Amino acid sequence: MARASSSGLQHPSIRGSTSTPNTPLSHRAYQPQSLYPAGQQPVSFYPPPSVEPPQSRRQDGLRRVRDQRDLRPRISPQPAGRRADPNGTGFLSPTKSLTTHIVTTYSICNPSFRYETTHNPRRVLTKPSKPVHNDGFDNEDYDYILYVNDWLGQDEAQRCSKYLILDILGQGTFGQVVKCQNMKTHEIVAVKVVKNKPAYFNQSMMEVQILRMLNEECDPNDEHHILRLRETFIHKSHLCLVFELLSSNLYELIKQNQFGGLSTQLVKVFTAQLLDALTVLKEAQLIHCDLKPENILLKSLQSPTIKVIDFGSACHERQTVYTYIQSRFYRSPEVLLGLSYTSAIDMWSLGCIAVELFLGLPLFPGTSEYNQITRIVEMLGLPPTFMLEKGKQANNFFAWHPDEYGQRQYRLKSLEQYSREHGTNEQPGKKYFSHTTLPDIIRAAPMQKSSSKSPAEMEKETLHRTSFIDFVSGLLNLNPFERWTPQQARMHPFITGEKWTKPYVVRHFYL
Ligand SMILES: Nc1ncnc2c1ncn2[C@@H]1O[C@H](COP(=O)(O)OP(=O)(O)OP(=O)(O)O)[C@@H](O)[C@H]1O
Repeated sequence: MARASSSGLQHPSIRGSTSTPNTPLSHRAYQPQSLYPAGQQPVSFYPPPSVEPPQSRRQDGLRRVRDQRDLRPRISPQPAGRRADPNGTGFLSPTKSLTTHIVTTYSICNPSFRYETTHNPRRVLTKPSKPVHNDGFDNEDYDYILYVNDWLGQDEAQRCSKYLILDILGQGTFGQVVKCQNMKTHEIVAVKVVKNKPAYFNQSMMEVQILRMLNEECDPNDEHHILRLRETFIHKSHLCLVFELLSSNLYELIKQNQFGGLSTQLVKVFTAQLLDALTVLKEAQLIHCDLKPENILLKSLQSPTIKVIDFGSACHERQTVYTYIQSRFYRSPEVLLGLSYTSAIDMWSLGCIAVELFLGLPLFPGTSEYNQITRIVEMLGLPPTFMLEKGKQANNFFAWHPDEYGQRQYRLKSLEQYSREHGTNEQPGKKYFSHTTLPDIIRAAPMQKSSSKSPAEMEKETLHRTSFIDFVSGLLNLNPFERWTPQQARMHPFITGEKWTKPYVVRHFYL
């Protein structure tokens, strides 16, 4: 599905449709306070300052004194056209008769009128909404047809709470995510209603297992930026996962900022939290397998706290059964080449995400697997020979000839050769950056209001960028064995905030 952006970039996966605030964050400015857009400030719970004139307050006081003296109910004569309020002592105004008391009004006009809530037109949230499967509960895509004000989880036998459906939050490969209210606790939550197909059901059960382990064993105090799973239940044969409710995702934040990129400071704040989450995952020997801006959500619009979501593709490092994993823009070289993989693939995705947050545009927006690998090679060079020799897919993309010593010399196949061999019509990828190397692209990104920055501030920003370049280079290492682990990356001066002096040399951890 196309990435709904002004850049017109294509994205390999389905995008969620969480409602997006429109007003941009200031370009490259770190303003935690400005995470909510202008005109959408959080609701104030304080009463508004009184605007009553002092005289009216005095009159009100006089009325109270009078009311205290005379406690008899005062029934004024029936005003013309008004009927008595059945719940009170007064009379109903025409407005009340035609709004809150409309049912009685209709019944008075027509004694045979009967009102049933079940006859209310229901706003449908699922598209397409035509009933096809599961006794008419599911559409043609095996998605449960959701309506506003409908219920989920009212099955007594499962002892789950009852959830009132409020709105749609997003849609993904596995199903729909809806905003609901838990009628017992009144908490507003996000419920993922999984498609009614065994493959999605089983994979989502893996998500449940992994999230339970992460929540209960690895992060019991909710300190490491991992989504919380509240409960699960089955509704009309659909597995439902109840999550804490989060806010916009980072793709929406980038978009809201008009693809202008975030400040190095805000990129650092987000990246540090992601490294925290990835450290927990690595220690548990888990791989997320689908890290991307859409799967990183702000907790609220008031602060830059984030959470990693969507563990639907996650797996244990010893059970890496799938080869077609990760969203294309964030897919690691080892996965593209068909090699075995480890949690290092998440660190590659993190490198891509950190640069995208800074630049506002994806670093490697491949339009096909061939285009993806071409973009990576053009920027970072050829992968190490052992990866090209061992990768099951390497021969699709690379050709070789023996050199004078009999060693294989690899080169990327040309667009024409690849298209001919695979029956595709590969097109040269659109170039989004005027520079080709990563350091040049990062250095050339426009600085925020550079004219108003003092020379000292400019120098500081240059140092931040140098540190950032060194940081992302450690994540975007083509060789997964040399790529930094989250434990190593979090000690980098870009994350610790130490002054940049020289390239970072990793400290070795013996886990
Ligand atoms: N806890 C949450 N709070 C608010 N919105 C959420 C939450 N979880 C998911 N969403 C929204 O729903 C969308 C889809 O969720 P999720 O990625 O978990 O589904 P999926 O079917 O696994 O998607 P994918 O196609 O990426 O695998 C997200 O992009 C997000 O916009």
